[in-house]
Amino acid sequence: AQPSAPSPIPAPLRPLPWGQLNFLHTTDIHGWWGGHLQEPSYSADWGDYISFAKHLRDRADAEGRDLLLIDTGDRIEGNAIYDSSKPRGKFTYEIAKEQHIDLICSGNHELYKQESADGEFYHTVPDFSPNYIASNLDIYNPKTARLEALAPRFKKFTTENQGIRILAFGFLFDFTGNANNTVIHKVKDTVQEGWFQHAIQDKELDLIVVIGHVDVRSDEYATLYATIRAAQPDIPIQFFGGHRHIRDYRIFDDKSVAIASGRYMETIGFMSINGLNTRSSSHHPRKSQEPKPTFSRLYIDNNLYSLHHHSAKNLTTFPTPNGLNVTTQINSARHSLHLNRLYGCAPRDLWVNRAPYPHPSSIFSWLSDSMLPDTVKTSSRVQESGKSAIAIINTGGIRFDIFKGAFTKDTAFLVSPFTSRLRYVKDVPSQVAVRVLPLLNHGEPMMKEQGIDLAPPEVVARKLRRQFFPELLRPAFSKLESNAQAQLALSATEHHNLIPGYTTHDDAGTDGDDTIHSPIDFFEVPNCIQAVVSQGDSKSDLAEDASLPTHIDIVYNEFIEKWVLMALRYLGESYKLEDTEEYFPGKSFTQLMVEWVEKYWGVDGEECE
Ligand SMILES: Nc1ccn([C@@H]2O[C@H](COP(=O)(O)O)[C@@H](O)[C@H]2O)c(=O)n1
Repeated sequence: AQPSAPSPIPAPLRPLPWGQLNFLHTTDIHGWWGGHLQEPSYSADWGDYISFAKHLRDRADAEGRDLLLIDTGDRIEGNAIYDSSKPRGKFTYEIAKEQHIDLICSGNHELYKQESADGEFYHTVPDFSPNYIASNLDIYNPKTARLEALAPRFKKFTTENQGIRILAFGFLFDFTGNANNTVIHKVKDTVQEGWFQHAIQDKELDLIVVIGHVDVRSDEYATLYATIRAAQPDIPIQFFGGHRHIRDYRIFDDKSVAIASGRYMETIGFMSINGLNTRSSSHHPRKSQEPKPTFSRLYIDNNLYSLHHHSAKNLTTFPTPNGLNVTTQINSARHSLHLNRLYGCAPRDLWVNRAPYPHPSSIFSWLSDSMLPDTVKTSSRVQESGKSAIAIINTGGIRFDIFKGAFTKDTAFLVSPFTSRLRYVKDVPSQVAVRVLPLLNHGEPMMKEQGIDLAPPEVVARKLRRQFFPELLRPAFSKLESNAQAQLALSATEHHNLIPGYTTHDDAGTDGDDTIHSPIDFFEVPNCIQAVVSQGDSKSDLAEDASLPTHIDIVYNEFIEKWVLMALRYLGESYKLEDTEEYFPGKSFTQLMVEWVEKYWGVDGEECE
């Protein structure tokens, strides 16, 4: 773990359900290679994961089992290690490649920008070759400008110990927000392509594995399941998904399941299968599959207490040389980026989903009531031209909570990692302007009726349910380690002494989390929030008849520009890109937020309490 990482807290643990074939799964890492430095439950880093995988691989080899590692994309954007480096990603690829990953694919975040898609082409694909799979993803080769598959469409291989013959695909959901150097083929079209139809007819297979940056409950995975199952009525199919940032497990049928393993290096998904066809030995016929394979899943909290326990190692025997090197590598990257630089002290916790909106503990209330209006008031449009403004931002651009205490460069990029700036359309009729936010939040059906595709799936579909975590700091784990097994006697429903954290309920029940936690509240938040600055006043909520000037500026995060302009068009005001300008020229939203923190929470060289 990183030197400043908090010690994990001992807690009752469920055992790893080892099988013939076993998997470790990460997804939506979003640059959290260093782990969580304010949350003991997720405080292990990528170096620890490298050590952990080595121990599990050794055990699998010793017992004649197989272990495969999977990563299903969105490795970038969401943490200062990636987002504050110049160029972005300077450290990321070098850190990521130290883990041996058997099957890997792209997420949507790798593709928002041309440079990051090229980063996949130049780094991740060759670093993991031949394990990177791009079943529905093409790139304009940056060297030749020709459109080609980013990586092989599929991979067929046989596992080393059990001789299980696997056909693997790697998909991305039907994402449309990519830069124009990549092309994503819709899943429903890809499954009709000759190469896919031919691949799934293969009878020399024991298992089909579909990895993807795809919600396990999406239409895309339903299509893939139905198509493969139609071609192969009996073959076991194992799906690995992601994108929704949740722990989830879906049972398609008695031979096909899907797992999703959370987000931000909080979770290492463990999946195992028994009852698959195997090669008994090279001289004997294949041992045939039992009538039904059995599948098991466990979501591991990524901290050293869990990792030591599941690998049967301790503080001394756990770290491997490569794991330790990577931990050091991450620490030096963090140092060289000055991530501990203090901007101010947050006076209280501010939550993304652990508080409702509006609420004094909601990060979005802080943004709409304080940070946004205070910032907008300093603009030249307000200061020099006396113009009122409605400022709208997408909640999806705010990625993590603020904890009471030090607000550092690290914090700034965890909360707001993106490069987006604020833009604006000037002098919009106020009675139109006040109807934009409701449309962005609730207007999809209306707009669809008009043939206007308002929101990208990932904006509209931001979870119905996510389980969260953080916990209370408790004494160092060495003192409590011996108590942990005694705590196993606690029933999962008894919350006494349990640490708040993931309490997952999926298709297999409520026993999926390795650590037995007490539950944490989760609140849905709207797609977008707003602040209104009018004649010196600010408010986040506006009745249509509020006293506003006849015209007002609409300020918005540039990520939602397309949808703001669509909403205005739907409301009868046709503005084009040429009608928009930067509101704070040259400054990203993240910089504006940092300036606010320095001004209102700054401590002039002092430390936080
Ligand atoms: N430049 C960007 C990119 C993304 N967003 C927000 O993130 C959402 C997608 O994130 P997932 O982790 O769910 O894939 C997207 O819908 C935006 O809300 C952004 O603000 N700026």
